[in-house]
Amino acid sequence: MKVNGRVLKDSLELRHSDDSGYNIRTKCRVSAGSVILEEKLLAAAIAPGAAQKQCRYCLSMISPKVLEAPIYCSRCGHAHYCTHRCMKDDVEAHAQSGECTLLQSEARREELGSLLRETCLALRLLQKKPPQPALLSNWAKFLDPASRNDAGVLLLAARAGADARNCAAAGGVAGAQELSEKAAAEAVCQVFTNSLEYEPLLPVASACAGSAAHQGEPPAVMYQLASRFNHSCRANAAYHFKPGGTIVVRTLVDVETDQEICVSYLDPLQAFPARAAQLREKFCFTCACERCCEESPACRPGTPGEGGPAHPPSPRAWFLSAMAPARLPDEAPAEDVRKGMAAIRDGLAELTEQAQELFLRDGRAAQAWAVLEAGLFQVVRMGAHPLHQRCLELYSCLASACRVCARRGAGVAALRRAALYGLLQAAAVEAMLAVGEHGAMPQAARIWAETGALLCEVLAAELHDFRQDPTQTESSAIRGLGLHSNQQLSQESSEPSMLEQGVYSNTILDSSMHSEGPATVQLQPGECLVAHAAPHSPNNGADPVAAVDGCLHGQDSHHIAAQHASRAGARQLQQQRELSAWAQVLPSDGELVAHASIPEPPAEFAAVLCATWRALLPTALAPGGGNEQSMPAMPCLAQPDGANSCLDSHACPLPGSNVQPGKRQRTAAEASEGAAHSAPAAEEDPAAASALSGDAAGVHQQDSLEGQGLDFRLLGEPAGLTSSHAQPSSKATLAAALTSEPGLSGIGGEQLERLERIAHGAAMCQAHAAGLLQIVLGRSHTLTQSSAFSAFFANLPYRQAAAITQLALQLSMEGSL
Ligand SMILES: C[S@@+](CC[C@H](N)C(=O)[O-])C[C@H]1O[C@@H](n2cnc3c(N)ncnc32)[C@H](O)[C@@H]1O
Repeated sequence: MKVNGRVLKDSLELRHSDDSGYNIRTKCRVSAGSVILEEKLLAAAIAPGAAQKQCRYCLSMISPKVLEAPIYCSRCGHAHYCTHRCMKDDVEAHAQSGECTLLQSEARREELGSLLRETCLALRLLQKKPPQPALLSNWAKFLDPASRNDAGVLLLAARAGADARNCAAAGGVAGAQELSEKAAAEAVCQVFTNSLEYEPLLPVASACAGSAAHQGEPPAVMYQLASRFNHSCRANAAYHFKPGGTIVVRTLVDVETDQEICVSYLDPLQAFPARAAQLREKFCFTCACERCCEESPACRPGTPGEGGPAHPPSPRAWFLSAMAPARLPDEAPAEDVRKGMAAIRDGLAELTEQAQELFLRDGRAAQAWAVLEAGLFQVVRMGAHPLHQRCLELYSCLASACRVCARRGAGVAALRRAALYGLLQAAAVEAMLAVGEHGAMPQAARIWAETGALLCEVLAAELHDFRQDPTQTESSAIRGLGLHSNQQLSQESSEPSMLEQGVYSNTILDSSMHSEGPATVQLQPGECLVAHAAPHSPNNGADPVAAVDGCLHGQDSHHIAAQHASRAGARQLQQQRELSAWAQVLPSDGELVAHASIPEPPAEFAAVLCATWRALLPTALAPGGGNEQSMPAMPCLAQPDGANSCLDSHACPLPGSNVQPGKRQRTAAEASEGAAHSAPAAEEDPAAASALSGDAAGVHQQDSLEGQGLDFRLLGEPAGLTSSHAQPSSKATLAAALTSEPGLSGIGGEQLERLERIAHGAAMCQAHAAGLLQIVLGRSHTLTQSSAFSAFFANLPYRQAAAITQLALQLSMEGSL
C-alpha cells in the first residue's frame, strides 16, 4: 500500500488535501458497477444486544443449534462464537485488547450501555498495528463540548477502555500492553469517525428479510482503506459486505480519471436538514458535498430574511423540492409566494417528524396511516409536488404502516393501499435517479424490490381469499375480510389517542394556503411516467426565489418533466426552450439528466405500472377500513378559523368526511374531547362509524378514478402512475400459471385480468430492481430463482412465484441487463 500519490489498489490512490484530509481518487476511468475495492476486516465489535446472537469473530448469526449449546469465552461469558474454530482464532485479540476484562465487569457494561460496542472496537483497534497514515480522529471536535454535548460520554468510554486494558496487563494477560487514557480517547474518536455498520444483507436486506434492519444495532467494523472514503450525499460508489466481514466497494456510475470516490454515510433519500443534522450529530462535520452545497439554505438564492447569496439553485434541488402555493394569483406579491412556500415546507417537515414519532419510534401503524395520509393530501393540495423529496419519505412510512395494519387485521384492502404507496415511493425515487441523484441508486433498487414484494403479497392474499370463497365478488374483497381477519389491532387499541399525544397540530394549516383544488399538474397526452412541475414565472424579476422555488401555477405553462420510463423526457427538458422563465435561472444545460450509466427500466415499464395502479386503486381501503373497532377515530383537521368543515370534503381522506353534504362535522377540539373520554368517534357519528366499520356503504371506496373518496389522482398523475392508458401486453405465462393453480380454475375473466396486472407489475418492479442491483451488488446478485429474490415470493404458491420470477428474469434480460 502506498500513500500520497503511491498506488493503493491498482486504480486507487489515497491523497491528502488540506480541506478534507485524506481522500480516495481513481487513477483511471472506472465504469459503473466496477469493484474498486475488496478488503478484509481490520477490526470489529458486536453491539451488546446482539452479543449472544452473532459470532464475535466472523460476525455471522449463530445457528439455533449452537445456541442450545453455546460456544463462548468462559472468562467473560459475553463473547459468543459460531464455532470453536472462530473462538480459537479470536482468543488472543479478545484477551490482549482488554475486551475480555471489560466485558467481565457488569458495572462497566451497564455504565457504557450502547457505547460498549465503540469501546470494544477502540480496544481492538489499539491492539492491531496502527494503520498508516494515522486514521483521522476529529479528536478536537468530538471532545469539544461546544460541538458535541456528549463529549463526557466519550471520555467515559476512554477511561473504561484504558482501565480494562491496564487491568489485563497487570493481571498478566500475555501481550496486553498498558494504555493511557489519552490514547484510548483518541481511539474512541477514531472509531466514531471511521467505523461502518456491518449489515451484510443490505441493500437487499430490508427487501428480502424485512426485519433485518430492525433487529438492534449491527456490529461496528473498521478497514484500513475502506474506512477512508469521504462522504457525499450524491455518492458515486456504494459498499456492501460479504459474509465474514469483507467489504466490497463498487462504483454506481462511470467515474472519470482523478475524480474523488465517495460513499454515503447515510440514507440519501432524506432531505437536507435531516442529513445535515445526522452528519453533525454522528460525525461532527458539516458536509461540503456538491449536493449539500446545492440544497443548503446558505446556497439558495438570497432572500431578505435568509441572506444567502443570490444565485439560482440547481435544477435538481429545485425539482426535488418543487412546490406551488395554490390559489395565488399570477401577480401575487413575492412575499405571499414566500409565505406560501414556507407553510408547505413547515407542513412537510411536521409530517416527517410525525412519521418518525408515530411509526418509527412508537410503532403506531394505524395512527401513522391516518394522520400521515390526511396530512399528505393536505400539503399536496396546498401545493407540494407529489414527487417532493419529503413526500417520498412519507410514502415510505405509509407503505409500511398500511402493511403493518394489514397484518394486524385490516386485511388485503390495506395491503393494496400499501402497494399504492409503494408505487408512489418507487416513482419518487425513480424521479431522483432521472434528475441525476445517482447516489440514491441502492435505495432505488431496494424500493423497487420492496414494491415488487408488496405486490406479490397482495397477489397471494387475493388468491387466498379467492380460494376461501370462490364466489366472492370484488366488492366483498373490498371489505378486506380475508387475510388475517381474526387478528385484531389489539396492539394499538390501548395506546393513548393521537390528540393526547399532541400529534394533531394545526401548524401545517395556514388559512391563506388552503387550496380549492390540486396544484397545477399538467400531463401531456401519451406520456408515460412523467413528472411535471411547472415553475411560476418570476413575476418580479428581481426576486429569484419566487421563480426558482418553483411555484407551480396554472397560467404559467412552463413546465419541467422527467420522463422516468425512458429517460428521454429528462433529456428533452434541456431542449424545451419554451421553459423561458425557468431557463433564466437554470445554471446550465444538461443538469437534469440521469447519468448515462444508470439502467433504464424495461421497455413496457410505464404501461405495466399504470395498469397495476389501476388494478389496485378501486379496492384499496381508506384508513379505518377493514378492522373497525380498534382503528383510530379520525376527525377532520379543523381550519384555523375554527370552522369545522373538512378542507375539501369531496376528496377528504378521512373516515367521516363522506357524510351528507351540509352535515356538520366534528372539529379537532371536539374530536379531542371525544378521544380524551375514550368515546370512539364511531359512537358519536354514524357516518364515521360506518366508515370505520368497513361497511360497504360507509367505506371510502374508489370505484373509479372519479371516486368520491380519497382522490389518488392528486398523487398518481404527477408521479406518472395514471398517465399511460396503453394496455400492456398480456403475459401468457402468468395467466396460465394463475388459472392452473389448484382452486383457481373458476376464476372469472375480470378478476383474472386484475390479478395478472398485479403480477405483471410485481415482475416489472423486480426486473427494474434487478437492473439496478446489478450495478450495486454485481452480476452474482442478478435475479435468479435460487437467489435471495426467491424470498420475496415466500408467500406465494410455488407456481405463481415461479412464473413471476421467470417473467421478471426475462424482463430484466430483455430490458437493461
Ligand atoms: C472516514 S473519514 C474519511 C477520511 C478522512 N477524510 C481522512 O482524512 O482520513 C470521515 C471524516 O472525513 C471528513 N469528511 C468526510 N466526508 C466529508 C464531507 N463530505 N464534507 C466534509 N468533511 C468530510 C469528516 O471529518 C469525517 O468525519
